[in-house]
Amino acid sequence: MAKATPKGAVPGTTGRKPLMAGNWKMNTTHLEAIGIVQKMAFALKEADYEAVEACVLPPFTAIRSVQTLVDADRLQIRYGAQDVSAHEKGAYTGEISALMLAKLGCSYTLAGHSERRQYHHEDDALVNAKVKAAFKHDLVPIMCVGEGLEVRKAGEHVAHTLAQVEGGLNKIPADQARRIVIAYEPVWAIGTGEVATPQDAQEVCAAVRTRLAELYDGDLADQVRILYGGSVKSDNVAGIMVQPDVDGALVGGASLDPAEFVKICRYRGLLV
Ligand SMILES: O=C[C@H](O)COP(=O)(O)O
Repeated sequence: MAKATPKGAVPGTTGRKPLMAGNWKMNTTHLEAIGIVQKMAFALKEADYEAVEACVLPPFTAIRSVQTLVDADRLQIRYGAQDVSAHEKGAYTGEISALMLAKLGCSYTLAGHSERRQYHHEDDALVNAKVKAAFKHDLVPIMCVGEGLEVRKAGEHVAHTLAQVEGGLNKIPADQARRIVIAYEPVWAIGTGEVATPQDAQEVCAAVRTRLAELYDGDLADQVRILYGGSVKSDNVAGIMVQPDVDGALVGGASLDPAEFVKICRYRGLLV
């Protein structure tokens, strides 16, 4: 059975291409979004795209503009949404379906970000339905999991996070589950400047991978990318990325600064 990636594995040699996903949250007009993507595109070179997958997750209102720019300039920057409806279509005012996102050329969608769980009361069952809706239309869900401060202080962060992983993957078949991205974000480290240590990130990401190996046969657990998120910046990303079970970052605030986000994508140059 697959286990957490052994210590000492060289980053980038696990076969899992690192993913740097910039979650812009409720920031940027569509015009500002174009400006950020243009600056990123100007800075990112072929070698960067070979080393990492760079992805932006703008607000819904900016996705069409990003699509137009990416298509016109044949950019290798990927893009996606910050949320997706669990419903297929119909009388669900304000919701955006997976089909609508797929038709806009989205590659990814977040599901179950902690801010959705906290402010919109999304539970694991709803997150699971969103994951299923995303897969139905060939979007890759980036399923967010992670504990709040109280749970961390009680020492229950691993159990809490694994329960979210299991709930979100309920009845997801292996051929889909092997494509999912899981983002571990300790809620107490989001937007606070409080970063989990690289060891904290590795502990939970390794536990997630081990649980995937228990849930699914074969090499699935070795293939799933597990990201860390929470106050990631260019000055801490390298220490996080060197951890064997961390395959990328879900970046909030720092992704709004294109120069900073490009530096994060180039974390290999920051390794000491
Ligand atoms: O989705 C991103 C996370 O919520 C992290 O946000 P942050 O980098 O601003 O802490």
